Amino acid sequence: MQTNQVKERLLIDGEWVSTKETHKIYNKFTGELFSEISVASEELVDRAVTAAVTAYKKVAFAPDERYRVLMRVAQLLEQNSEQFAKMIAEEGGKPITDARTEVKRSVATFQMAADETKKLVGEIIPNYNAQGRFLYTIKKPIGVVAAITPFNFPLNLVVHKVAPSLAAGNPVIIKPASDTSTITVKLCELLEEAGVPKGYAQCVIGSGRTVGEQLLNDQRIAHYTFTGSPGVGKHIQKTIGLRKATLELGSNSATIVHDDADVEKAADKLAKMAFAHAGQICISVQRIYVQESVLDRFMERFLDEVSRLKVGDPLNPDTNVGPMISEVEAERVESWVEEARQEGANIVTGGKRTKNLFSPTVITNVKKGMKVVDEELFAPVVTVSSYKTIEEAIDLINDSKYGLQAGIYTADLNLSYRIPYLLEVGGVVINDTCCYRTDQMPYGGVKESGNGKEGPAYAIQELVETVTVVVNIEE
Ligand SMILES: NC(=O)c1ccc[n+]([C@@H]2O[C@H](COP(=O)([O-])OP(=O)(O)OC[C@H]3O[C@@H](n4cnc5c(N)ncnc54)[C@H](O)[C@@H]3O)[C@@H](O)[C@H]2O)c1
Ligand SMILES: O=C[C@H](O)CS(=O)(=O)O
Repeated sequence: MQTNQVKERLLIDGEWVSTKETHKIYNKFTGELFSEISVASEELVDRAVTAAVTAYKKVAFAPDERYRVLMRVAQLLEQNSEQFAKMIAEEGGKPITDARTEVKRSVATFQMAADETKKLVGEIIPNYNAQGRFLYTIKKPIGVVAAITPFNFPLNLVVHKVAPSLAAGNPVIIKPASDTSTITVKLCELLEEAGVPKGYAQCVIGSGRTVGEQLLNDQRIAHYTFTGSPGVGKHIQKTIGLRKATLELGSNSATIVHDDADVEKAADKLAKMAFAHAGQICISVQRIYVQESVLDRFMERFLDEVSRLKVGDPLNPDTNVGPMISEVEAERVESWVEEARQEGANIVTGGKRTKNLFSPTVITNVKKGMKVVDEELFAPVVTVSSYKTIEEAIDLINDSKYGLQAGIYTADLNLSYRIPYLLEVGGVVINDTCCYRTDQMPYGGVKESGNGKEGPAYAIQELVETVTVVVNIEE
């Protein structure tokens, strides 16, 4: 598989298409040209949707065939895992060790979706109060799906949409983030090689303003599965009217360190997860709340661990923190940190920028109203605050427009069972950080963090229509 410096094409209606307009993608660490991608014209996007509609109506893709194809993609991906990991590191800037994990997870996501093809069953409805009728449901593919994806997990978050869509029997049109789209093109090559029927998997690359908007306004598309920023998520929901969307959006996720916890263990793990992929993870640890009595102990260990993080070349296996996606994003974070400093925050370590590399930054003495607390940072920056009572910590977490995941370190079993009911989030992690996800779990947020759940078994339920059948069995 060739990656660098090749003019990449788009998979549309079973054909590989080159266009005059291209998008240049650069290596996020070296700044060198990585690839040049064809950009979909209005006519090509239209052709992709037409092909998907035709495939949905006319091309059989039975569940057993879907199973075989999805398992074959998983196998091909595994065989090409190192090339994909390298692409994620170069095109996406993710440290190679984490990039390898992403590929491994993507293989598993395909396998899990394949398994779901065997479970697509409806149910028999009790005929209580409906004598003379036999009632049951069937699960029908919902129709054409548009998968719109972000830059930060350029493989696995595409797979989390493509695999369940295909498992459900839906044609899927992928519109990835342009700056990490070579990976989608390469994935489409594997989908084709594995035997996905013509029109069932296509990619259209281009900006959200053009290609994205065209997809949103095309009434032939039945479902939008989107991962990205809350602003775009809200816009999608507004634009598509009564059609359905699954929206996985942003967050300012928090983790509590309670005084009965293994404080050192918590500090070590939090130092790793607050800065993983330069903080560009939707459930990245952005706010840490430590109980007052253990704050000094926590800070000593935490800062020591942070000082050991290696920042730099994603291809170096020792690197913990790579570059941010762009200099513009790094500048945004720099200005937010400076703004916090001017408003009284204490920059304990970090706060330095070299082009798109931002040093791991720890901020204390923060308060509500500061962007570093209220908004999604999406950068290697974390705030640490103390609390007196657990009720206070819960209020601090809930006092947010977001609600994706939260974590708590505690030895209190009672509190562990109680707290998931009290936190306004889609997932609670006990004795680990908020930045935990395994691909089979239902995953998704509340409030401005979105709606709907991903994880193949859950995503597939959003991608099928439950049709009720009523049979009159009266004599
Ligand atoms: N909750 C989750 O599971 C999850 C996972 C990863 C990332 N995210 C979020 O994604 C964001 C970072 O990723 P990003 O910067 O790539 O997000 P983004 O919202 O800028 O872009 C995401 C995708 O939306 C497209 N898009 C932009 N404008 C559009 C429009 N008007 N119509 C249709 N499509 C449009 C983009 O081209 C891209 O493909 C963060 O907010 C992060 O929290 C959430
Ligand atoms: O960025 C958010 C993604 O969901 C990352 S992960 O899949 O949770 O690791």
